[in-house]
Amino acid sequence: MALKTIGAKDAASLDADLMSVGAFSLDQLMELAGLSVSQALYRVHPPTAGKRILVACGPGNNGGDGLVAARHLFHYGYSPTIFYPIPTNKEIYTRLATQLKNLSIPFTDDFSHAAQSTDHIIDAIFGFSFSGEVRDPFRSVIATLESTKVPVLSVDAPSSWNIQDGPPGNGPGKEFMPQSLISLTAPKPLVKHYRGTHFLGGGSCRPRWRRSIIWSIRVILGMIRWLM
Ligand SMILES: NC(=O)C1=CN([C@@H]2O[C@H](COP(=O)(O)OP(=O)(O)OC[C@H]3O[C@@H](n4cnc5c(N)ncnc54)[C@H](O)[C@@H]3O)[C@@H](O)[C@H]2O)[C@H](O)CC1
Repeated sequence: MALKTIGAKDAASLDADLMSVGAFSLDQLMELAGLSVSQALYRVHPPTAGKRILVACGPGNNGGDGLVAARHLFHYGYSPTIFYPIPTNKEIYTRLATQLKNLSIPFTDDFSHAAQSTDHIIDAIFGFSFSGEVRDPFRSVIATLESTKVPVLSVDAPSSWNIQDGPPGNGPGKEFMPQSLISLTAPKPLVKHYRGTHFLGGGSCRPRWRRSIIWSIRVILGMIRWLM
């Protein structure tokens, strides 16, 4: 079945609509996104499969989703570790990081070392605003994601993939295929190159999403925007 997708520009506009017309705050959207990520992780990797979860967080909202997910995972009984090499100096991120530190959740600076002693990795490095070639300090991180035998759940996009065209033709990420992917709001065009377990928002890509009030609001707002 062909999935309907939205590109980076429309995804950003839809989020902007949600925060203006829809009256949602960024905190709320990020909380819902991060909660969905934690639920997807639980589905593919219940705590009985190993509790050590390494959460790689980038400098944007995708990284924020990872920080939220880590907090939920901690409360489900997992032992998350955070890799967050470029902490963003905006209040929303500093609050999320403080919440994790208050739970004594460890932060690491050495991703490749941490990746050797974890049971699952969450890739919350780049989402729909990623473009161009991966820049440092993330090149070696993507190379580790590409070569690790540890299963990876990517948030919204496998980091390093072009949002429209999928895996890069060369450089870090060209062989990266995470075991699971959770699309937020709607799948991005890159999903046509994805082979693995695919979730959508608060559930997997099954008709269950039709029951989601949040999804309905997003679709209606998106349709209004496209019609105008
Ligand atoms: N509606 C929802 O469900 C929500 C989803 N959210 C998530 O937000 C991201 C999009 O967030 P945004 O801040 O726009 O961008 P990113 O996190 O994708 O990344 C921006 C960040 O990355 C840097 N960057 C871009 N390209 C490169 C590169 N080639 N090399 C290195 N660094 C790069 C850029 O400079 C920025 O710092 C979406 O995908 C969802 O995951 C929100 O939580 C809201 C609700």
